[in-house]
Amino acid sequence: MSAITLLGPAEIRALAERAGVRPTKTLGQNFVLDAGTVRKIVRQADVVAGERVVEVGPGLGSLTLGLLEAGADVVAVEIDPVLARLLPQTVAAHVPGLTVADADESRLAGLSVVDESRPADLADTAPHPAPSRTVVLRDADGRARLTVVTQDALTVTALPGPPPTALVANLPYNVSVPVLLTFLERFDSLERGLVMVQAEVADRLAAPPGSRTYGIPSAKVAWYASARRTATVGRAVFWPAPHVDSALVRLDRREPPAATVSRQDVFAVVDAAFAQRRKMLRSALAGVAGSSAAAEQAVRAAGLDPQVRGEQVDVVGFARIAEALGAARPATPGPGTVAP
Ligand SMILES: C[S@@+](CC[C@H](N)C(=O)[O-])C[C@H]1O[C@@H](n2cnc3c(N)ncnc32)[C@H](O)[C@@H]1O
Repeated sequence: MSAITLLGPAEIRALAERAGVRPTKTLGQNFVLDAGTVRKIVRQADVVAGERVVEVGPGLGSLTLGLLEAGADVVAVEIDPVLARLLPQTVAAHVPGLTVADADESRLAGLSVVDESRPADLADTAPHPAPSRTVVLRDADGRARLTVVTQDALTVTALPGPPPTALVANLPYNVSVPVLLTFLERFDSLERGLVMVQAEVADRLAAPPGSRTYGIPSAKVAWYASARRTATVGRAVFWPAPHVDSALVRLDRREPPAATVSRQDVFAVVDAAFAQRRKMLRSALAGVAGSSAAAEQAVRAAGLDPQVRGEQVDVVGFARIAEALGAARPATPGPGTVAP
């Protein structure tokens, strides 16, 4: 395979200028200028040749090219229609032997082409859930090396082609945690992830119970995966430079900690426990349990002290509490039965 050249600072700026891209804060558009950072992300993701990787927010294509260089087949989900339209051209210019093969909506039933013009006021508006458009780049053997889906990642419920095994992304900062949780929930083929997020968010994702930064994202991500902060990335490698540093987080999928309780019930307990962070669980969970006496009973049944606070409980503890609450709840009367 001939060498792929990664994007450097001058080329990124030139690309953006030619396409009339003015990075917007609303969409967390901070593009990576440094090929060394791109290669570090790909390396830490343990991407292997031939693997299907999903990237959320490919932007101008820095990381996409790094993933292709490692031999991955990439499905990239980008909300900004101008960036999504530019990406196949950029990739075709850097990866020898690839051609823009098809804009194949037919493979994705129910999806339609979006208007490709960039709304003038995009910078000032929150993104709308837009219908999706898909473009595929194939190599000489017909293998889909890059699939670009133009859509808000939060609304993606299915991806074209084989299921991806890794999520590798420089996530848009304003929606990084919801995107991460959504993808872990919807795509159980994802065995691992390597995401770049704001340093402070990385701390929260990887925080153990009892630490200052442990909170809702830590407990919820732990339902799906172990999370480890692996590196700090200084703001100087981005254009435009953000106000804070970033960090890389490695995620490794694991079995959910409880099989007899739903993820939704556990997350409801997590949300309630942290809604009033300083409260003891017996008071914080009174709402979900029905009363503080019922909350106290469930926390005890889970083997925990009702005086502990949410910040001291791991996801296994939250799952046990949800189980105890479920066991204590009267079964919903079915059709034809008469409630006493
Ligand atoms: C931090 S930039 C990363 C760009 C590129 N991957 C890089 O590293 O240079 C985030 C990207 O996510 C895109 N984005 C923002 N919100 C999105 C969403 N809800 N769904 C999909 N893409 C989104 C932005 O347009 C932007 O391209």
